Amino acid sequence: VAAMSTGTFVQLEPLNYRGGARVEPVDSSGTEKAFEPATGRVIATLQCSGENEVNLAVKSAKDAFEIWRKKSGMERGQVLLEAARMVKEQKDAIAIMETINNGKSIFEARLDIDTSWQCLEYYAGLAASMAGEHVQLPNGSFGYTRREPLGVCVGIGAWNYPFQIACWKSAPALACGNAMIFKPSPFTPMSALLLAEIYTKAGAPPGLFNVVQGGAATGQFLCQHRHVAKVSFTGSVPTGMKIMEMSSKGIKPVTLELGGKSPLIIFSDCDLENAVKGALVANFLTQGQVCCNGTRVFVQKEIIDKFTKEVVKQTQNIRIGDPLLEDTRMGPLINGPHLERVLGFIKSAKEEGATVLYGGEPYEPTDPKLKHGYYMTPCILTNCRDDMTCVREEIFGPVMSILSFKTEAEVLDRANDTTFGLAAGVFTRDIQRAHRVAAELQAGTCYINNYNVSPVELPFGGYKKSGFGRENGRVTIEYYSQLKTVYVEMGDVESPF
Ligand SMILES: NC(=O)C1=CN([C@@H]2O[C@H](COP(=O)(O)OP(=O)(O)OC[C@H]3O[C@@H](n4cnc5c(N)ncnc54)[C@H](O)[C@@H]3O)[C@@H](O)[C@H]2O)C=CC1
Ligand SMILES: NCCCC(=O)O
Repeated sequence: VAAMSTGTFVQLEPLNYRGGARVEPVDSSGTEKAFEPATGRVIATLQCSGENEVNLAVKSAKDAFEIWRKKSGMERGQVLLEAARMVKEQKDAIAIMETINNGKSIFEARLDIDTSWQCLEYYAGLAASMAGEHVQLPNGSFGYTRREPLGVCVGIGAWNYPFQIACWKSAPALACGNAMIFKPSPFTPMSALLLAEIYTKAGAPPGLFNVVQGGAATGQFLCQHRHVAKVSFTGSVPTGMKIMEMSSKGIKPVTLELGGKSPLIIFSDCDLENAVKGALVANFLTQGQVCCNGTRVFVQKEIIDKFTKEVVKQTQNIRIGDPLLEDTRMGPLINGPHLERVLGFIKSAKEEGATVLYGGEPYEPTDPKLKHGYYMTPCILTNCRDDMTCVREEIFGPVMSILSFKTEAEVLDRANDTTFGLAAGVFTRDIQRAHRVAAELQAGTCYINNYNVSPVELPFGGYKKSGFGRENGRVTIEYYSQLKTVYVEMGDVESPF
């Protein structure tokens, strides 16, 4: 992979991973094509794992769990630490694979791989410190708690951060002593395999991290399996609802990382240069296909013209093209239907009265090999109203809607008027206002004077329909473990009978 250039990669090896090796699934519920979005080439045809393959993957994970759960936190941490080291060492190769399969620029893919090994390293560090508590009770009796793993956990991923999502789910799961079966999105089946190989080489028992490829049907077999103890899902709200419904039948805990329509509030007293950079970062990473993007950009009336002019100027300068080139900052969208969907949102925005200040058009790079890729120019919409489709619905593409506001109270009401609640941002130099606004925003993550930074030390997750449970941070330990209370009697049993 290391010497790979756009338009050359073809997947030849099996894409499932079970018991410490790549395997073809024993049965299949159909096929899916995976593309190289930069060129529109098919790079793999997936066999969607059937029920028998899912059963084998669960059995293999269960066997590995029996070994892994008995290890000390320190021992588990050592394996994760070695895996982190290997991810770091193979950063370029993994980033190239991510770029080929997802379309994001190599520049960004490398940053994603950094957040991935950092996640492994962080939970490696926490593994040894996981402990219960000792509680003294009357007459010398006492109790203690044990933090125990759940068992075989399932991770189901979206296509926008394939490797990072696999790490954000598996690192805390494994640190807590669980096994994990990961199902990537069928659009991006590749990079999770690299992680699986790394875990095995780092010393994880075979089966501890299995990869099962497929779409909705495969996901359902996994969620409904009686030996699956927990499901952690990243994806859309409608699928999240189905996952929750399926899991409820087995009283399985779920973590749901769902979509968003997050507000970014820019007050007139902000540092304008940073606010402009913040708005670009909030909207255009990974071609705008980011769940926590701040796509509703509320700008205070006094500075809206100046802000908008600068945002347009900087957006025009974004270099679109071959995502494997070092100076590219925006690659193609994930596939043809998704590109059409995003362009459809721009069309309806125009019909509803918004103005396209810049972009929003299909884009054909000059390099002929990119002719059939899924490119578009990043789009800035103004004259937007809160009731427009582009302002209410998640577009999941490079489309920024700029809205004007006058007062703090007004903008808070409007910012919170959404069924989503994944993230929010505020730019201001007024320290009291910054914290007051952050406290009032209904979102799982609030950025003050920045946007879309996701350090592993901080929990990430949603309010409202953006989901529940958290990834990253210490708190995620609680989502991958259960607490056992042990009561110890030091006297005689007192019985009323
Ligand atoms: N909150 C977060 O952390 C993130 C949320 N997302 C959200 O994900 C969406 C885009 O990702 P997509 O892959 O298109 O979402 P999706 O919901 O279509 O698919 C996500 C995953 O679920 C699987 N799946 C689909 N139907 C299923 C079923 N019935 N049972 C089990 N599994 C099933 C898919 O194969 C895929 O692996 C956006 O709405 C975005 O906001 C994306 C990334 C991060
Ligand atoms: N690095 C940001 C993760 C957000 C997302 O998965 O969409």
